[in-house]
Amino acid sequence: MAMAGLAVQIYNAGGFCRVVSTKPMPGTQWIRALTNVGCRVEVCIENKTILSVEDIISLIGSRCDGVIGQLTEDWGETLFATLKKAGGHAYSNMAVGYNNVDVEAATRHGIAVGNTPGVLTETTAELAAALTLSAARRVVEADDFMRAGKYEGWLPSLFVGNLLKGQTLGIIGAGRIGTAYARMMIEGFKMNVIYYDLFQSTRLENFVTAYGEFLKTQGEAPVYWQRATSPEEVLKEADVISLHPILDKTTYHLINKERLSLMKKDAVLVNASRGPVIDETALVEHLKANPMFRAGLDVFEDEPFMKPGLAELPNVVVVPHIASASKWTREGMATLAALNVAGKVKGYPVWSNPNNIAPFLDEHSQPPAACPSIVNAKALGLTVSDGSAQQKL
Ligand SMILES: NC(=O)c1ccc[n+]([C@@H]2O[C@H](COP(=O)([O-])OP(=O)(O)OC[C@H]3O[C@@H](n4cnc5c(N)ncnc54)[C@H](O)[C@@H]3O)[C@@H](O)[C@H]2O)c1
Ligand SMILES: O=C(O)[C@H](O)CO
Repeated sequence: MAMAGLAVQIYNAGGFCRVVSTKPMPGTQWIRALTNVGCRVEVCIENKTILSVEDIISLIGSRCDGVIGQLTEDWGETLFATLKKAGGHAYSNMAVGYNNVDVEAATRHGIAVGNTPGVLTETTAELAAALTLSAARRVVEADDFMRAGKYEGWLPSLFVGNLLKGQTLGIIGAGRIGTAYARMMIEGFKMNVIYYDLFQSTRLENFVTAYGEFLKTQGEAPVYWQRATSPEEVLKEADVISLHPILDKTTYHLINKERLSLMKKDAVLVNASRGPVIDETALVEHLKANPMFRAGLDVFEDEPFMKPGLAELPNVVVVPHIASASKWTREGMATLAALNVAGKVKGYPVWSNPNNIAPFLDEHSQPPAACPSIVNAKALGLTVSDGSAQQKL
């Protein structure tokens, strides 16, 4: 059906309030989360990858209670003013990162901003691990070589890469994903870790200490952790560096020409956070000048584009922002985003622990009567639930 110029699919047409999703999202649990509380759901099915602000204004129309949007959209003053005027009070990104959202503008208009933490932690960490291995062991280069029919037989020096075992892992941004990735690499490859974050990660430190003790009981060399006081310390010491901070003013171009020059010549740099955390032009130059330096990138500074020269370089592995792309995670992200909006529409409190969103994802029981994660809850003075799963939708 065509509404306001853009094609939409409608669920529960007679619902008491109207919620728009700017994209079709995986699974059906998210649609039930909204229709179960009486929402009419309109899903934009227009065949256009990224909707413009004008497109979204037309989707919001003259009456709209809440919107679920995507990280590719520019959620700023214009859209929040439009949503407010249409009677809206809830927006959720279908993503944990919300650097595409002007949260201050939303707060000024009294609109709650939701995100989807937790459900993508392991999936994203696994892709960062895949990029690390691909870059360190030159998997994509070797695959290209095979397919091109260039393989003439085993050679002692064919595609020699880096061994991870016993090397030092560097983490910048040791939050949910950074810690999950570190645990995979430490347990899998017995790497030592040095990390930099604004906050101490006792979870990571305790894990490494306990795992080191376990290794000792097995007669193996223990692993160690170190908390760095600057990103520079991590860059100088680590053999593999993976970036997992949020994108904000403090992390924009955190990896620049000067900091790249501090890294080991044969280091591996992985980014599954946000593209602008790296000055990508500087990275292209660095990769050109240091053929043994390798990178694995899921995100890019000017998505969907790559900086000139990047695509031609053999010492970089590039994938199109797929770190959270597992079926379970994408369906879970959609469900959390829908429950953020459904909960706000119903006037529910905000879940007390966005690091424990599991109760919202069980398809076989009713989710708690709460919004799973609202980033401006405090600024809006929203009530926080006591965390008991007794209250049900
Ligand atoms: N590529 C993908 O598909 C994908 C998937 C999920 C998340 N992400 C990105 O990963 C980010 C992290 O997600 P998360 O769930 O781990 O979030 P999180 O909030 O748990 O972790 C972010 C960490 O970054 C730290 N940090 C903030 N500013 C910093 C700075 N200047 N220097 C060092 N550390 C700093 C924070 O203290 C926090 O520990 C998201 O914001 C998102 O942008 C990308
Ligand atoms: O921030 C996020 O959630 C991701 O980039 C989506 O995969």
